[in-house]
Amino acid sequence: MATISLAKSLVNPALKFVLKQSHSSHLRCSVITPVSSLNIILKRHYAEKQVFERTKPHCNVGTIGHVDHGKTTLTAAITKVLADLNLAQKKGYSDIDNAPEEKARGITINVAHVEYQTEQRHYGHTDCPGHADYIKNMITGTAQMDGAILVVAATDGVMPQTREHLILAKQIGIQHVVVFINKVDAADQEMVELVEMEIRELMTEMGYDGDNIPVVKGSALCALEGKSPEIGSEAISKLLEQVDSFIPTPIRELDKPFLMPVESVHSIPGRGTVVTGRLHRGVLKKGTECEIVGHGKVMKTTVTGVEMFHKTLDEAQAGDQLGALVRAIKREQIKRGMVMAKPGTVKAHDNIEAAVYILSKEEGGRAKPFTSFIQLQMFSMTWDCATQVSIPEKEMVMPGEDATLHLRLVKPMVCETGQRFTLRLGDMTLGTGVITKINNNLSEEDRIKLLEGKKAREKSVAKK
Ligand SMILES: Nc1nc2c(ncn2[C@@H]2O[C@H](COP(=O)(O)OP(=O)(O)OP(=O)(O)O)[C@@H](O)[C@H]2O)c(=O)[nH]1
Ligand SMILES: [Mg+2]
Repeated sequence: MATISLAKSLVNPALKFVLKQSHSSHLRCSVITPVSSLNIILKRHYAEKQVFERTKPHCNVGTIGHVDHGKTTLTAAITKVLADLNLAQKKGYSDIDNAPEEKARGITINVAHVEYQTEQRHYGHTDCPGHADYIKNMITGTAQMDGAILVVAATDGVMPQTREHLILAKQIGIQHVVVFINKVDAADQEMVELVEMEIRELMTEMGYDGDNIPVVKGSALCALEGKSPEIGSEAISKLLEQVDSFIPTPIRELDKPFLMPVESVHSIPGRGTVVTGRLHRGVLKKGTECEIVGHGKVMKTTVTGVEMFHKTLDEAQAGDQLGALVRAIKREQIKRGMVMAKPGTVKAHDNIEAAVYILSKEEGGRAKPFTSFIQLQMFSMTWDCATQVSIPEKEMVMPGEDATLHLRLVKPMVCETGQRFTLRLGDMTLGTGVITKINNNLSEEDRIKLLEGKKAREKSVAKK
């Protein structure tokens, strides 16, 4: 409907152009007109109508980088440059920097979500007001980024938080980073070149392709204030071109091999065993071979039926809550917490590393720090498992801090890098994290030690 009315409102005989509605509901211009005239009319149209039709692929990006290097100014500048092309609503600096608080799993994060479009794609853009919010946001995945824009001020070069954000980006699996060297209005050419070299070196050190990563130089402030277009608006356009081409559109979850964490298992007389859960990714068809993994077991079976709301269907898609009828497996053999997946695509692990944010007391965490050897319960997908924690880099972790943790699970459970989880102690959530590395599974000897330690600790807790 919106497209038809848009087409009608754009038919302007005086300008001799017509917009036709194509079959795919995209708009096509059949007679080319001066871009400026088209812009004026589109501008009028967008000003009148708030209806938005999603016709472009979506991608989530965000600005990262050291404090004061210009992340928020750049975010505002991007919306300004695109607003001039009717591809965004202009956001002022203060609209972005006064981001409302978001409560993700009891963690308060100040994060601004800004929306804009290029000719190619529709974007969700994340900007946080401060360093602590960036760290929390990246770890908890409040706005998971498909790619990031690293902002580095030419006046300062690489600074501690440039490094820290980049390390975390790499750990949590952000594979594509585009660099914007900002504040070139306030630095000389030589300095800008040195900063570029420094960044490329740092990116290589972090495991990115530092030599080929796009680096765009400009001034967000000039773009925002409409000054010096060559380092202002034109640099922003260049940056957006790089973002469009260098950060790939994320693979839709439907294209990935299917995975369903098991929520419950039922035995239906006359039919067999039904496994229920929400299809996490991929497509599940009747007749598909699958593997059920977890709690120390791997079982192969075939899905002989898929049901949703008690109706059968041929194919369930990621996001669907479903029941899957499985062949020749008894109810007792399957447990909540196992994962049903395409054979060979998932494995159970018990020795992992993770980036974790430890909640402060105000966020619902505990007041005390913790040290290595604490035993916590790890919750991920539908499983939970006792895990022993060690802290490789520090003596202890304080509430409100982030840390790299080494986690040893008392039994192997399905884990993948990038998978998110929470850590709990009793009924208190202590922290939340993302798996960054999978190590070789524990040896039998190590596992026995781990279990003995667990028993000893449980005894001493019982005595107290
Ligand atoms: N000269 C110059 N100053 C700039 C430029 N971009 C931003 N600034 C200034 O740098 C300061 C910090 O900019 P912000 O955009 O707030 O930086 P930020 O990275 O969002 O800072 P935090 O959110 O606190 O980490 C402000 O005073 C900006 O006006 C630029 O291109 N040139
Ligand atoms: Mg900011």
